[in-house]
Amino acid sequence: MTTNQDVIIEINQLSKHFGDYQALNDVNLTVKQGEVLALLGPNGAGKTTTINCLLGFLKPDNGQVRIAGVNPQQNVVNARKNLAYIPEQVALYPRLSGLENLVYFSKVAKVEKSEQEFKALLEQVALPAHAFNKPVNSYSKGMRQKVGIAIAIAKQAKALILDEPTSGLDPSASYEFSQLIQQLAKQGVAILMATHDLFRAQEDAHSVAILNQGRLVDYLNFEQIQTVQLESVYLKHIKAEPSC
Ligand SMILES: Nc1ncnc2c1ncn2[C@@H]1O[C@H](COP(=O)(O)OP(=O)(O)OP(=O)(O)O)[C@@H](O)[C@H]1O
Repeated sequence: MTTNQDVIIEINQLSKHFGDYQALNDVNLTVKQGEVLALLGPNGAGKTTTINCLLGFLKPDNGQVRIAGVNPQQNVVNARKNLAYIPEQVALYPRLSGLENLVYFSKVAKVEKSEQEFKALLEQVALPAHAFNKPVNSYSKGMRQKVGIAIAIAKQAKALILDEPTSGLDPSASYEFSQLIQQLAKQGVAILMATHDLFRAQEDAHSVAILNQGRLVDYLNFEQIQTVQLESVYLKHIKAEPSC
């Protein structure tokens, strides 16, 4: 049975405009514990604007968002405690190693662990052991993402938000990433993933939301995702309308 307590990411009647442009228009979405939601939409659809509202970087014009019950407009520190964010380019200190970045960002989140425990986290996300002590400026995108995911696990984040996580990943790195996402979802993390990767969305997501020109134009639950070809559904909504 699903209860309100299962809902970790809440987006209620969210609207946001920039000048004359309505970037988000009355968007409603939820992501529950253990659910992976793929947020699809063409360039300019409003995916990053949605994420920026969830992170507390943007103030909605109307509506509200909550992370584990906390509205970032009211308490951004508490909202972010429950949240991990992995942007398209994971923001790590380039000259520090993967291990040092993990230790640093965990300390920022007030997480204390032994070096062995931090290394075990890097093993859990399948970062090659030879890379643990190398500077992250020598890492591939997939390796940086693994450090980002290790930070999310260390923080025990209830919500994970990803922006374009698989763009630029080769198929095996993309597959490895997908395994990690499934692992986190099984541990109960609510995951919102903005993506153009229809293949990964069809494979990995438990629900799919399609935004176009700031509006939610379709929502598919798990059963629906299994029975449709996502590309056809997406193109049905998007093809006729030029993207921004
Ligand atoms: N700070 C801003 N000032 C003005 N316009 C903005 C700002 N941020 C976003 N926009 C506009 O809002 C619209 C939605 O942008 P957004 O970045 O949310 O789209 P997106 O779905 O993430 O696109 P993409 O797939 O290209 O990342 C776009 O038309 C964009 O130009």
